[in-house]
Amino acid sequence: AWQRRHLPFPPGPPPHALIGNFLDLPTKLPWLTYTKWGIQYGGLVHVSVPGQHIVVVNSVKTAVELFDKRSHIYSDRPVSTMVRLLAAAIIMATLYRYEVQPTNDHFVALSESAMKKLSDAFFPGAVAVDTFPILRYLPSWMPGAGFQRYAAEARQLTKEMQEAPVKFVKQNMRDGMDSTSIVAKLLAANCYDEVAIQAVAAVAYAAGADTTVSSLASFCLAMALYPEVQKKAQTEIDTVIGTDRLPEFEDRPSLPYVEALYREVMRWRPVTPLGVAHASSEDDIYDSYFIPKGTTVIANVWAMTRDETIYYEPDRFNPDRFFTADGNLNEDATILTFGFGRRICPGRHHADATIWATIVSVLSTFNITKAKDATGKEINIDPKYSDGLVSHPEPFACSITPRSEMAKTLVQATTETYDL
Ligand code: HEM
Repeated sequence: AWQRRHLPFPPGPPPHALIGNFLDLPTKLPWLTYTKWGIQYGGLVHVSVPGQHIVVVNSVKTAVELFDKRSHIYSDRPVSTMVRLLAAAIIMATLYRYEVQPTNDHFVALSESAMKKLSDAFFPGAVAVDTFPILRYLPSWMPGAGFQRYAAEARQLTKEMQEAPVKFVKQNMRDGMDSTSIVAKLLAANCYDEVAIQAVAAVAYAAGADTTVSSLASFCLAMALYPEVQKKAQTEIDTVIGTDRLPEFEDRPSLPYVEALYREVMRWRPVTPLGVAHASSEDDIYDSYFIPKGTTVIANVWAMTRDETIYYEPDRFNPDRFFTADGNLNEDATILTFGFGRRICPGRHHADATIWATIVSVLSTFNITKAKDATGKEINIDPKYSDGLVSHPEPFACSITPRSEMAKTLVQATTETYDL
C-alpha cells in the first residue's frame, strides 16, 4: 500500500497550501471549467480541497474503464453535508393518480422549489460547507452562515414535497377514487412503512420530471434553430406513416432519422452535464495514477459530448452525425447523459420512451419556428442554460402551429376538453 501512496494523483491545476484547489473550483456552470481542464490536463483531472479528493472523468474511454469495468470500486455516492442524495422522478399520474394543473400546481411548485434548493447545493465548490464541514457549527446569524437557514428550508420543502401527495392519495382512497396508482398499491399492500413510500415516490418524481422536461425544451429549441432538420424528420414521418394517423412505438424502427434526432437532442444539450457524482470505495491505481478511497468521481458528460474527434462541430445540432457512410444508423446509441456503471439511471427506459414519443408526435403534428415580433421580423434566439444538477434552457420565444387538418382538429378538441 505504501507504494501506491507514492504514485502521483492524476494531473490537474496545482493546489495551494492549506486550501488545496478551493479557489479553483468553479461555482457557475462548472462543466465548462472542467472541460477546459480536460483539454489542458487530459481525460482524468484531479483537484483536492482539505479532506476531499475530486477526480473529473472527461472521456468516454476512461468513464467505461472506471465506472463499468471497475464498477465494484466506483459505485458509491459521495456523502455530502448539505444534500442527502436525492437522485430521482416518475410521472405524478402513475404515482398518485394526481392530475397536474396546467399552471400554479401546488405539488409541482413544492417539488420544484425543493429540487432547486437541492440542485443548487449539489456541486463540490458550490457551497463552502461541503468543503469545510466545521462551518456547520457556526451560529446561523453569523455572516456567511446563510447555508444553515438554506439547508433548513430545503429540508422543510423536501418534507412537504414527500408528504403532501401521499396525503392526497389517502384521501382519494377513502373516497373510493384511487386504487390503481403506484402509491395507492404500496399503501394498500400494508407492508411498507409510509415514510419509505413517501421517499420512494418523491425520489422518482424528482428524478424523472425535471430531466424529461429539460430534454423536451432542448428539442423545441433545436427545432426552432434548425428548420432544415425539422423538415427532414417530418418528411420521413409523412413518407413512412402518412398523414392520417399518429406515429406509434411500433413505428420506431422504421424512423431512423427521428432516432438520430432523438440521440442528437440528448447529446447536444445533455440534461445532466456532470451526471450525478460517484464515490470510490477502495484505493485504486489507474494509468499509474493513485485514486484514493473516498474520492468523488465526476463524469463530465459535457466534455464527452463535445469531443471533436467523435462529434465534428459539436455545438451544431446535426442528426446526420449518427449515420454511417452507407446511410445506416451507426453504433453510437448510448445516451451518455443517463450516466454509467451500476448507478446508471434506472429510469432511462421510461425517459427514452417518453421523450421519443413526444418528439415524434410533435414533429408529425406541429411546426416549431422562431416567433415573430409585431413587424413580422423573426425574434432571434440565443438561450442560456441554467446551472445545477439538471440544466435547462432559459425561456425563449417560439411559435408552435398545427401542420395538418388532423392536427388542427386535435388542437380544437383539446382546447374544448380542457377549456383552454
Ligand atoms: C432525460 C431524463 C433523465 C436523465 C437525463 C437522467 C439522468 C440520470 C443520471 C445521470 C443519473 C445518475 C447516473 C450515474 O450515477 O452515473 C440518474 C439516476 C437516477 N435516475 Fe435518472 N434521468 C432521467 C430520467 C429519470 C426518470 C424518468 C426516472 C424515474 C422514473 C429516473 C430515476 C432515477 C433514479 C432513481 C436514479 C438514482 C439511481 C442510483 O443512485 O442508483 N430518472 N438519472
